[in-house]
Amino acid sequence: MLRCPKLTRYKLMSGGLLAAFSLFLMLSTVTRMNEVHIRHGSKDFTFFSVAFYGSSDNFVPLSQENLSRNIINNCSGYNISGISECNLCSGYISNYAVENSDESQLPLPISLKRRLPSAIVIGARKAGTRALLRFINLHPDVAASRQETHFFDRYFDQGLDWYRDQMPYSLETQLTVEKTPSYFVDWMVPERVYNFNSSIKLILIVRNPIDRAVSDYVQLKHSQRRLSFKYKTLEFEKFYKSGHGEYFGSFEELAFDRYTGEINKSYAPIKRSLYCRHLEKWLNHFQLSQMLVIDGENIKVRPWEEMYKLEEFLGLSHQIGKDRFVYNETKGFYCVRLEKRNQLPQTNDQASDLIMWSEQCLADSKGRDHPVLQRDVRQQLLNFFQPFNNRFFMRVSQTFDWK
Ligand SMILES: Nc1ncnc2c1ncn2[C@@H]1O[C@H](COP(=O)(O)OS(=O)(=O)O)[C@@H](OP(=O)(O)O)[C@H]1O
Repeated sequence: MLRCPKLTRYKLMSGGLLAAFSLFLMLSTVTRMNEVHIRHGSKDFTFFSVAFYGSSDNFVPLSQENLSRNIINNCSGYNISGISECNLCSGYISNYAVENSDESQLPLPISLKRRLPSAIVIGARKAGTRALLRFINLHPDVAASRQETHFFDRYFDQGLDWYRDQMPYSLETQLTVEKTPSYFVDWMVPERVYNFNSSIKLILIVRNPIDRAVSDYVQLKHSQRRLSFKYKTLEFEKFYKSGHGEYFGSFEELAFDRYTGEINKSYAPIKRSLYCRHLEKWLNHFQLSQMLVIDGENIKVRPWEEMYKLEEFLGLSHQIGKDRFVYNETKGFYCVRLEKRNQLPQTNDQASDLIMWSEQCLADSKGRDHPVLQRDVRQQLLNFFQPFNNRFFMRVSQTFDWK
C-alpha cells in the first residue's frame, strides 16, 4: 500500500486550521443578540435581532435603535418588553426572525430593502459632516449610510447597483441619506449627481474656513503619521519624494508661501475652504432651494437647532429635540442620548421609571487638538478669506459670523 504520511499530516493540519478559522469567523461575526418580545392577542412573539460586524446579503443591517423604534411604532397597542440597549451595538443589526409565531399575523416592517439616497451630505470635509449624519440618523424615518461611499468621485464606474449595495436597509417610509464630504470640492461630481437624480436634496455643512483648514491640516498630518509608520523602509523615501512629505511642516509653513509670505492657495486645506468656488460648480446644476446650508459652528453648541432646520428641509416630522443631546464635558461636544429599557412595564408610571439613558459620542478622531495660530497669522487668513466668504454669503443668501 502506498502511503504518504507527510501529505496526510499536512492535509490534517490544514483541514484543522481551516475548521478553526471558520469557527473563529463564525464566532467573531455574531457579536450580540437582542430580543424583543411582543404580545399580540394571546400570543407571544419574540424577535431576534443579531448584531454582525460586516454585512452580508443574507442579513438585514438596521440600527438597533431604529429596529426597536420601528417595532414600537408599528405595534403600538401591543405589550413590548426586552427592548434592549442599542447604543453599544456598534456593528450592524443584521437579522431578525420571528419565533413562536405566524409572521403574517404581525403588522411588522418586513419591506426592508437597500434604497438609493434621496439626500446627500456633500461636505464640507472637517465641518461636522459625521455629527450631522449621526444626529439625523436618530430620526425614525431616516436610514443613514455608515461609510462614506465615494460613489460619485471614486467608484462611479461601478454603477448604480454597486451604489445601492452601499446603502443601509430601510423601510419604504424611510429616507436614505449618505455623506461623502469630498463631493463638495470635486468638479466632476455635481453633474454626475444631477444626472443621477436632478431633484435630489443636497446638504452642505460649513464651518469657519480658517478652523476648517486647520482641522484639515491636523487630519492630513494624522494620516501622514500613519503612512510614515507604514513607509518607514526604503519605500518611505520614494513616498516622501513623491510630494506627500509636504504634510510634515507646521500649518504656517504649508499655508504660506515661504518666499512671498502670501497665502498658498494651492495648499489643499486652504483650497478646500474657498467655499464659494466649489459652491458655484454645484449651482451650475442645482437650484439653491435644493440645498440646505447647515451651520457647522452652531451644530457644536445647539445641535437641535440645526436638526430642526434639517428635518424641515427633508420634510420630516420634528423628532430630534434638545432632549436627544447631552453635553459631554470631557469631549467638549454634544453626544446623543439613547433610550434603553430593560423590562416589561406593567403600568404607564412604571414604564417611565424603567427608561434609562445612555450617551454615545463621536469617535476620538472628531474633536482633535488644533495648533494655536498667532494673532497676526489668523488676521492674515481672515483678510484672505473675507472676499471669498462674502461671495459665498451672497450665493447662499445667508451669513455666518466667521472671525
Ligand atoms: N458633536 C460633535 N462631536 C465631535 N465633533 C463634532 C461634533 N460636532 C461637530 N464636530 C466637529 O466635526 C469635525 C469633524 O468634521 P467631519 O465629521 O466633517 O470630518 S470628516 O470630513 O468626516 O473627516 C470636528 O473637527 P475637529 O474638532 O477639527 O476634529 C469637530 O469640530
